[in-house]
Amino acid sequence: MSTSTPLLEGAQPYSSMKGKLQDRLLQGLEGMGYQFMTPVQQKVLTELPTFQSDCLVQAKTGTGKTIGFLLPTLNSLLTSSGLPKGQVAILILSPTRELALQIAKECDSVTAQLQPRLECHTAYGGTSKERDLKKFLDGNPKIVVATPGRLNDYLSDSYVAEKFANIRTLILDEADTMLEAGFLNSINDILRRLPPKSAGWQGMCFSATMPKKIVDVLPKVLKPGYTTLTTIDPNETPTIDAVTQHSLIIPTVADTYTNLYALLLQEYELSPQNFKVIVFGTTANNVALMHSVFSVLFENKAQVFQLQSRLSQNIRTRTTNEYKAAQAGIMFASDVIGRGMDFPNVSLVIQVGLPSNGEQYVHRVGRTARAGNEGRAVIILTQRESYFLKANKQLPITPYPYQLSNVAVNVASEVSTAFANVDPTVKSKAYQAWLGFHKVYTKQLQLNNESLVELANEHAFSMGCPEPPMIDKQIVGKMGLRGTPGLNVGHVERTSHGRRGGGQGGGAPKQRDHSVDKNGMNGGGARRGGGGGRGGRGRGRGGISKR
Ligand SMILES: Nc1ncnc2c1ncn2[C@@H]1O[C@H](COP(=O)(O)OP(=O)(O)OP(=O)(O)O)[C@@H](O)[C@H]1O
Repeated sequence: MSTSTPLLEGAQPYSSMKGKLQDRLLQGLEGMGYQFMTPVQQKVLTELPTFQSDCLVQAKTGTGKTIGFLLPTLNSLLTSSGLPKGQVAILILSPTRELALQIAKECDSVTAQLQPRLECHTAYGGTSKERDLKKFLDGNPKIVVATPGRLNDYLSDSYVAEKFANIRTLILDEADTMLEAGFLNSINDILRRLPPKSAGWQGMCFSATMPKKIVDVLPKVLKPGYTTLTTIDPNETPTIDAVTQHSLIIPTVADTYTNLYALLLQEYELSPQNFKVIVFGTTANNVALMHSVFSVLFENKAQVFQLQSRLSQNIRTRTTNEYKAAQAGIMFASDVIGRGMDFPNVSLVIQVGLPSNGEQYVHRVGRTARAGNEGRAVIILTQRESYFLKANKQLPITPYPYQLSNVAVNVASEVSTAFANVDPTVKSKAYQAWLGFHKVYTKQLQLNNESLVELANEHAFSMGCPEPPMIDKQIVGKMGLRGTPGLNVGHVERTSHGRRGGGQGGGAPKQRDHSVDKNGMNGGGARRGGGGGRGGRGRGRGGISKR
């Protein structure tokens, strides 16, 4: 972060915290190049009654909340005594695996100068539980950063749960999403398995967004009289001021990919050197589709990445690291990286289709303009979807300033040639996921089943499908679309892997993922209509889409 950025203007140096923060932590910060406190760090370090106080902290995206919760808790741990060997002191919960890993790395950097080192462990799905657990049980973990699903797996074993018997601090990062429907059951299970709140552990809740509805559930984690700190004025826009935000309204879903290509070309030409873009899609399968087609379209211009929940954790971790290090490139992503992730120098965030709610829009936009930098954001919505702008008037979104419709027409044949190279199975899965996702929004989109299927089929034709891809009868039933004209219903064979085979019909009929990262599933943020239970599988309304 440059010291001349507005974020650090008039900031207090960390050297002024000498005596209040342990020298070794200050040295760790120096090693990271952090000379000054960001506003949220300054508030937490100077306005909390004590470093052990329960608190609710709100500050905009990319303003350094991670260090804001790490410093007081680490300092308390270092200055207190009596924690038996092998006992966890600080438990940090994160909604996604990628964010858990990022927090753990930040923790390792701040504690890098400590002798002996403080062990920070991670616990999240998609990795070998046996290996992680062995390391955990053999080691002396003082800090654990976990996603709720895997942590519950750990805590369900009473021997493992014993390691948490002396917990000193529980931190919910992205607290608003952690306390809403998709995660709440999991959090409740965790709280049942930890020492009771009356045992005296500190609760800390951090996020850039704090919808009023979470206030009712905060007492689960925060004790009455907790301190509220915010760096955001109530009349201020919830997004970072340094992001220019635009909307690009397109006639209908069939225009999506030509307009997205036109937009990416336009932005690429404006600034080819700094072209580091994240494109958010609505579902994992939609992201896989965009990744396939734009890998062809940008073959000679930019590196193209993808991150979504259907990829293996190994690939997800590798891609995360590659994109963090990349100077430029286009990342197609689902909400697995919608919150908290810090990819340096992202110049532009594009959202294709509806975000799950206004908060998720804010968090996605927050992947750019971090640490005092500038950025741009564009949301592409169809006419029907543009109700989102009216419903979120507080967001400073203005129409995209360049006329793209002619370019979109001109690139249409290039886009259809690229689609001809895309595996029909990828298209079929994207089609099915599109239906599952939009089924949840039919009321807002003023659609009935028939017009929903009509639009889905327009989408299929825009992908170059000769006919609507086949959907298994059972899935159609689960989506509540039985008997709807226009669907290509059939019986789709399962392969030995449990995946569906059979040409256009391919695609595993997985259920909507209700955010809970459990046993290898990874959600990634809020869903409208939440409603899912623990683990989320099999209770979804739309039946099939997964981020
Ligand atoms: N005091 C500091 N000086 C310089 N850079 C900093 C400082 N504190 C944090 N940063 C950098 O700022 C960036 C954003 O920090 P962080 O990821 O903690 O933001 P955040 O507020 O948690 O964002 P989000 O709401 O998206 O989770 C990171 O790159 C981090 O390294």
